[in-house]
Amino acid sequence: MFEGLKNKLQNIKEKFGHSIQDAAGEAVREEVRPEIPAPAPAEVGEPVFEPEKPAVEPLPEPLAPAPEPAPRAPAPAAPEVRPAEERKRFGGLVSRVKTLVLERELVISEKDIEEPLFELEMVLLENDVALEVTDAIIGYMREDLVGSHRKIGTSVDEIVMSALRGALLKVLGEGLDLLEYIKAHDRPVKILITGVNGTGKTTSIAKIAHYLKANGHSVVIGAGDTFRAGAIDQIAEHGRRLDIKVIKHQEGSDPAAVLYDSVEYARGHGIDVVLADTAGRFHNRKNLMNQLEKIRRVMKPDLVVYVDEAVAGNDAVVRAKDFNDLVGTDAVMLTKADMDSRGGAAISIAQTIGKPILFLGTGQAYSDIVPFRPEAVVGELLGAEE
Ligand SMILES: Nc1nc2c(ncn2[C@@H]2O[C@H](COP(=O)(O)OP(=O)(O)OP(=O)(O)O)[C@@H](O)[C@H]2O)c(=O)[nH]1
Repeated sequence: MFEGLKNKLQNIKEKFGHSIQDAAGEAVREEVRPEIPAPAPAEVGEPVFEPEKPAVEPLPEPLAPAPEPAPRAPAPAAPEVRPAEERKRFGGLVSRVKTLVLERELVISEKDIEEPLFELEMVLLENDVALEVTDAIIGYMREDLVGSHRKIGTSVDEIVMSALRGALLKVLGEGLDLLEYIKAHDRPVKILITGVNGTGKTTSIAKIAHYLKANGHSVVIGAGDTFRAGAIDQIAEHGRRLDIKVIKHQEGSDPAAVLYDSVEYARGHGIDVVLADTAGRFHNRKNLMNQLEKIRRVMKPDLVVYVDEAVAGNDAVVRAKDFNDLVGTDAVMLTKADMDSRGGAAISIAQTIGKPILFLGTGQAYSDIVPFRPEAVVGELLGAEE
């Protein structure tokens, strides 16, 4: 996931390091010291980016074949490989053979990092990071690096890593933990799922249902996409496979009525969460808006989640912004992150629309869903070890 951008950021890190080293001149010395902790596993049972595939858990036949993965950007020069014994010596800590450490106080000037800043800007734009988000990241980098006093003994890598990490975290925001959200709200928690047809909305509803069930919550799904032929059967099949109740009416019926019934069912049966599917009819904005307005009035959702695909890059960002301006949204789920080598949409959405990313879809199995944790994403992008 995001391999192209990851590789580019590795190069950029080195370039910033060289520029700072040049600025410091003779005033850096090499030092051997244990440095960066090995990547900590995410919460128990909750893989960060490469979830285990379940042994048998195929999805129903997809209606449309998933698009081919985007071609990967050429890999940069291979990073230095460190022998495994060396890691062992530091008991789980990764050591640097040499760390460049400042020997006198250093103040980095704008000119010192002009070049890598420009390269970073280009890399972000090439990888579909939105212009305003790119500007923000460059601004944060400049703010952090230029002018402040760097103490004796500070490692050059730490200066660079901390600036990049800080800048990325600022644009990614805080994220939204759905399990915490559910804990803090009255049951049933009603989640309305919207999105463009074909981006993986139906599959994502099934994945969220599976995720909630695996975390001890009862779920009912409302088959509110009564517009697209086959949508009700598709979601009903997911429900059957996951052993989750699906409330459905006839094709063409009023989605607000189906979703009202879904909420009533949840109330009557003590169900924790209602996941409400809706038709993704972006081609007819007025209709979409009217329909969603009515659904909102009738079922009063706690969360409106907009689903789009990470592989759409900047288009996904524009659509999410459009949708948010038009009907309002509380969070975003980005599907097909497993096929996205650029990561631009994932980096840009939170800052652009001011709403957090809730989940990333990372494959076609039910368990291919990852709660979006900004720290983990930044760790992945910057590499947990040098
Ligand atoms: N690789 C990958 N494929 C996904 C992911 N999420 C969904 N898909 C695939 O994307 C295709 C479309 O998914 P659907 O769930 O049918 O999409 P939809 O938005 O409901 O589309 P409509 O049913 O046409 O409204 C299917 O082949 C899914 O298996 C993901 O995270 N990664």
